[in-house]
Amino acid sequence: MAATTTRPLFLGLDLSTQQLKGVIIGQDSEIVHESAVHFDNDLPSYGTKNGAIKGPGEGEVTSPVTMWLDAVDLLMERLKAAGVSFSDIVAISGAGQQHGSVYWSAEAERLLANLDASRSLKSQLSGAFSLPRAPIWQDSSTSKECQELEAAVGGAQALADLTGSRAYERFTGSQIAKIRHRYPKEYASTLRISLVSSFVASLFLGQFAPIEVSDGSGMNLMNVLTGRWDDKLLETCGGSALRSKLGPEPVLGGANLGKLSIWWTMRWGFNPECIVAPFTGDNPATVVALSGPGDALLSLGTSTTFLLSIPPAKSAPKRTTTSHLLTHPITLDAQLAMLCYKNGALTREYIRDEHASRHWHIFNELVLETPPGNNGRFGLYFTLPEIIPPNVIGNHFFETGPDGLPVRVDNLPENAHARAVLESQLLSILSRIEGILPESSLPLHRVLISGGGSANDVIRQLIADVFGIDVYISSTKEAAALGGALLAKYAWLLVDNPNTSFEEMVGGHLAGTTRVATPRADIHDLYEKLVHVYEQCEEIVIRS
Ligand SMILES: Nc1ncnc2c1ncn2[C@@H]1O[C@H](COP(=O)(O)OP(=O)(O)O)[C@@H](O)[C@H]1O
Ligand SMILES: O=C(CO)[C@@H](O)[C@H](O)COP(=O)(O)O
Repeated sequence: MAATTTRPLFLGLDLSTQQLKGVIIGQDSEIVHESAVHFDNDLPSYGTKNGAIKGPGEGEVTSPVTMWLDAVDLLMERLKAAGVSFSDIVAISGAGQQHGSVYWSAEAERLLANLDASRSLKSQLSGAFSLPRAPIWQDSSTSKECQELEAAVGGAQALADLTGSRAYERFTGSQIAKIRHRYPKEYASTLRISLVSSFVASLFLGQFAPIEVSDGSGMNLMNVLTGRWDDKLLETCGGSALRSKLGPEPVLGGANLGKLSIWWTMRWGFNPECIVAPFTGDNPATVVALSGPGDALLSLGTSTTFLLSIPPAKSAPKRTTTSHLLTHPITLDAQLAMLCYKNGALTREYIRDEHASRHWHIFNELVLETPPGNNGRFGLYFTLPEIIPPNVIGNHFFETGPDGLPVRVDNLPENAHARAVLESQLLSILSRIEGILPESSLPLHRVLISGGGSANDVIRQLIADVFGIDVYISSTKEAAALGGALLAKYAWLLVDNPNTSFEEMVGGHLAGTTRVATPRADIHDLYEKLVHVYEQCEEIVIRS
C-alpha cells in the first residue's frame, strides 16, 4: 500500500548545470511550491562559474560533488522555511544534467546507510567519493577515448546503431575510460559509479540507486533498443570491473526503488512511507512534463536541446552524425530524438555582456531594432567547443554577397550581434529538424519551451518565426523538476494501480500550457530561405 495522507504531495528535483531546483505538485498535478539553489550565488566558496570548474586539463569541466550535497541540504532548508509539509510528501523523483558521473568510494555504502540525523549530508558524506569532482556534460577532454570506443565496435555508425549515438566526449563511457587510464588508483578504489541522476536518488534511498534507462542511454554503454548494458562496451571503457561498478541493469522510470532512508524522517520530518522513484536525465524529464504527440520541445537551460518523442525504431536511425536517440524514460515502446548544443545560454550571455551592457532588456532592444535576417549578416559564436558541429570554436562572421553566398568578414556592426546569435542558434536547429523527424511523422504543430531562456519574450517570438510553429510554455520554466514530480506521482500510483498508464495519470495536465508566440508567415518564409545560407556559413566554419 502506497503511503497516504489527506493531502499527498510529490517532490521533483532537478540537479542541472547551474542550479538545484525543487518542484512540489499536489494530487491534481498542480504546482504547490518551487525553490532553487543557485550554485555560484548561494554556494560561492566552491568557486564555480556557471556551476562548473574548467581545467586543469585541456577541455576538462567538472563540478564539486560536495557542492551538490550542500545544495541538497540548502534546498531542504528553503523548502522548510517556505512551510512545505514534508510529512505530506509521499513520493520523490527527479532529474539530473545528463552524462555527468559521480565516483563513490568503498566507504560510501556504509556512510549512506548510517547517516546521523543531527548532521548535514555534506558533513557526513565528504569521504564517500573516490574523486572529489564529477566530470560533467561540458567536458570535451575525451576525444582519444571516443576514437578508441568507436574503433572497438567497428566505427561511429556501428556505435550509433548499438547505443543511439556515435561516441561523444561528454558521454559517460569515454569519461569512465579516461578516469580509468589517468587515475588508475582512484578508479580501482571506486565501488560504484552513478550518473548525476542516480547520485541524487542514492542520497534519498540511503543506498546506491540503479541507473535509469533513459539517462543510461546517454552513456554509450547501453543498448538503446533493449535498455541493457553491452558487455563489449563495458569492457572497452572500464574493463571487467565496470559492470559491478555500474550496478544492476538500468531500470524504467516510475519504478518503486523503496522507501526514503530514515535520515530524512529524523532530520526533516519526511513521511517514513515516502517512496523514491528512479531519477532520469533533465531532458527526458522535460519531455515527460511537457510534450504530447506531435509536439517538439526546446529546452533553453545552460545547454540548448531540441527534443522529439518518437515511435519506437526497430533499429537506430542512420543519420546519427549529430543527433542522439535516447530510450524513453517510461516505456521501451517509444524513444526520444535529441539535438544538444553546448553554446546555448552561456553564449547568449556572452553576447549580452559584450554588446548589450550585461542586460537582457538591452539585448532584446538590439534584436528588435534589427530586421529579421539581420541585413544578410550571420554570426556563429562558439565560446565552448561545440557538439553540433563537433568541436568548432571561436566567433565567425559573414555577410551575404550579391550572389547570395556568404562571405567571411572580420566583425559585425555592434548592434547586429544580439540578433545574430539567436538567428544562428535557431537556424542550426531548423536545418536539422527534418533529419531527426521519423519518415512517417506528421509535421510538427507546436514547440514547448522551457529553461531560463524561455522567459524571454523576444526569444519566444523568434523561435515561432524561425520554426514556423506556435510556441507554448507550461506553468513553470522548471520543466525537468516538474517531470521529476510527475514521475514520483506515477511511481506512487503504480504501487496500488499497476495497470495505470502515464497518459491516464496526466490526463488534462498537458493542457496546462499557454501559447506565447505565433509565427509570422512572411518572416518564416525568409528564414526558410536563409537556412541554406546558414548551412554554407557552417560549412566554411567546419572547413576552417
Ligand atoms: N530573460 C532571459 N533571457 C534570456 N536568457 C535568460 C533570461 N533569464 C535567464 N536566462 C538564461 O537562463 C540560463 C539558466 O537557465 P536554467 O534553465 O536555470 O539552466 P540550468 O537548468 O542548466 O541550470 C542562464 O544562464 C541565463 O542565460
Ligand atoms: O548534455 C546534455 C544533453 O545531452 C545537456 O542538455 C545536459 O543535460 C545539461 O542540461 P542543462 O543543465 O543545460 O539543462
